[in-house]
Amino acid sequence: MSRDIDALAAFPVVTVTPNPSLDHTVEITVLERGEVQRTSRALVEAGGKGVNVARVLAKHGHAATAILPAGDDAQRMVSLLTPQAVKTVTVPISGAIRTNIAVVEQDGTTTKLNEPGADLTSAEVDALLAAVDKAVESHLVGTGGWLVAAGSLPGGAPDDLYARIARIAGQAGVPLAIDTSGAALTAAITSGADVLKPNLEELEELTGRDLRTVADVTAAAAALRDQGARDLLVSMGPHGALLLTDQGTWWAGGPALVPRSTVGAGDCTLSGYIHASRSGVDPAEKLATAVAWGRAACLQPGSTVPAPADTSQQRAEVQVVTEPDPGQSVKDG
Ligand SMILES: Nc1ncnc2c1ncn2[C@@H]1O[C@H](COP(=O)(O)OP(=O)(O)OP(=O)(O)O)[C@@H](O)[C@H]1O
Ligand SMILES: O=P(O)(O)OC[C@@]1(O)O[C@H](CO)[C@@H](O)[C@@H]1O
Repeated sequence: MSRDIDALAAFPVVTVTPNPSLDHTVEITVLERGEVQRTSRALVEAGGKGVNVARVLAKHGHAATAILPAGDDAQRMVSLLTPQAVKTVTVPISGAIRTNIAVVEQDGTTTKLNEPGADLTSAEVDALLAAVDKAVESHLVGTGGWLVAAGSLPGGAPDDLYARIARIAGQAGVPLAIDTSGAALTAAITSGADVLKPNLEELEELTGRDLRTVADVTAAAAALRDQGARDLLVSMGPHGALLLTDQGTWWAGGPALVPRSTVGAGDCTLSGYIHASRSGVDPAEKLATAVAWGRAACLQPGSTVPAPADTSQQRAEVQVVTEPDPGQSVKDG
């Protein structure tokens, strides 16, 4: 089935990352707080959740366009993304792109230090929305391609920025995925987005519930759907992922692995789901593809995205369960 999906012509994708980053990753044996430690040379990659989605989908044959605000440093992002076949649309701002640091220990434990990023003025927010409108019109309308809005919102961006992007997608008849957290995720519930991709902690924060079992996540998803949410793809780290729609619930996961770096695993999960989201592909296969891509991302250094050979290798490891046991645990402890 996964080979069938990969054989289909890839559709275009446009991603929006209001708060992009330069991701610096250093590797170390064990992190010791308060000590001077020597690390590996930093791996520097263009990052931010939507940027990562564009990078991995481009690597799987999709025409990918990444929209992001950038100041004088715009060319730095373009020069990192162009060799990865990602077309970059930069929206000029006065601020600078943030640097986010990932410290990865030998056992795969990843500590992220994310800067706040450049504040946007209301004129810059308007320019970002105008760029989204234009890219949707020129790259997505009538193609079956997806719009993806992902990551935290920088200062100055309104909490409902993704809901406004959802209006653009809705008016254009283009499917939309949103991956964000906090107030931006709360504002996205009623946005009409086709899929929301919280991780378990983000879903706990959103619903104010402690989520320990499949039954807990199912109840939380039902509460969100009552408020207007549509499909939910909930990533749960080593516990795989759940897909919850009005048609049912699916769980997928695979054998334990020791991650090389988990940065971007959630972005690749969402990307796998989008890659498989074509008419005729059933929800179980969409979820299995999502989980395979997330697992493959864990085996890459830093925010490096997996290639088709990596994701198809992981697809063979993934099991899917339709209507999983409500008592199944979704987190440790
Ligand atoms: N330790 C692990 N073992 C096996 N699979 C993992 C592990 N960590 C992550 N994964 C895979 O990656 C997917 C995404 O991980 P996770 O839920 O941590 O995403 P996330 O918190 O959104 O990540 P990020 O924000 O860094 O992109 C999981 O659904 C799972 O398939
Ligand atoms: O601060 P945000 O926007 O929530 O997350 C940003 C970020 O951690 O997300 C990506 C991994 O998912 C990284 O490329 C990037 O550094």
